[in-house]
Amino acid sequence: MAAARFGIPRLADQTTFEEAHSGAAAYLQSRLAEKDERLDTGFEIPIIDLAPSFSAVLTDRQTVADQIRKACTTSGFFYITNHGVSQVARSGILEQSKRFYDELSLQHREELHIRKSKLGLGWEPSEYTSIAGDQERKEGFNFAYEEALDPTGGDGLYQNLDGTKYCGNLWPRETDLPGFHAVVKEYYGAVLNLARHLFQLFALSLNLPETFFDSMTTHPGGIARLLYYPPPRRAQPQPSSDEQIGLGAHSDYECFTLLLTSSTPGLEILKPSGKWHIAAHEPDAFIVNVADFLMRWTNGLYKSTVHRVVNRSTEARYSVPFFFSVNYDTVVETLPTCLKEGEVSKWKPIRAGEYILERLNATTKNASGFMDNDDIHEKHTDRTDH
Ligand SMILES: O=C(O)CCC(=O)C(=O)O
Ligand SMILES: [Fe+2]
Repeated sequence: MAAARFGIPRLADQTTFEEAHSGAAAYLQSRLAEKDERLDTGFEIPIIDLAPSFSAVLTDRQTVADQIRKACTTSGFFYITNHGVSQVARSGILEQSKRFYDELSLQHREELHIRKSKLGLGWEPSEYTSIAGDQERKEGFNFAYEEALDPTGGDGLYQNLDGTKYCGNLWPRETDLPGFHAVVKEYYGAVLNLARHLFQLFALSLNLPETFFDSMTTHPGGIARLLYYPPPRRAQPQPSSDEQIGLGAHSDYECFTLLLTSSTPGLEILKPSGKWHIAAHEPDAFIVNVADFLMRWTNGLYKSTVHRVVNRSTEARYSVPFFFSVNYDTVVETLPTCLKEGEVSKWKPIRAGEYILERLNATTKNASGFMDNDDIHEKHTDRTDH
């Protein structure tokens, strides 16, 4: 049914396809429709100090895991401090992101255009994708896991979202943006290490063995984006309003997201009342949010909370989300420990890579995928405003 509606070929796993298209849309609508003011009372985005999680003493690590569990079962969002990713790495990536948009010519960005990628990688002009059909103001540069970016070197088994094996990343040439790649690599390695560490804390938080997810993250999916949200497009800038969406309302697709942002706020998190909570910028912290795989694994115990971005300031905003997935060949299905006696799974098993690719494809015109989407491309070839 959905395949016919979207007019694209069916994937091998139809369940995954249906869940990604119809299931995700239904989930989003149901979350947007929820309006229970009373539940806002306990809504908070706690700041969790990760320092004790690096202790050799299990009870110290468990203390942090317990705080994570509380956040995941309430707002689904939390900040982390003392996470081990250096200030140099964090400011470095934000600086390179700014350079990407300020210094890389339109012609050089065009060479990295996302329409050259089946996997949604490369430079993504603002109109190229949209979560819900809104005109979104974000612009992005997307790159994925490569063994060369993994401090462990990987296990040689990485496969792309669609099961292929080639390296899909489209990098600027060194001569076009000197130094960019080295900083990106350093940052990526640091957040990958952190994500694997956090996954052990997530395991502890679910009363699972600490290493439960380790074998699923030996060649993990990990798409990162350098996002740019321009200030309002006017001679006299004025703050953006709700109508000037940077990134439409959505839940993230993978296990969890590690988000670094510049100091300009913009992330808005949906509260149970249906009101939006504007996330404050916490210097030195990452924002972490539960995404759909963890929600599905835990049968909804961990909340994959809807969020969006509106840049309400008059300054540009930069952010770097890192979407941490399991190995793309993993099947995600409810953990037995998250099903009480007699309870059934709310969601069907899905294959990680296929599911993410379908969710990504659903953001393109007619859900037809990223490649050679020329109709949309026409709209922005004349952009010269960086
Ligand atoms: O830019 C942000 O603050 C959030 C980005 C986000 O939610 C996403 O890319 O999924
Ligand atoms: Fe998101």
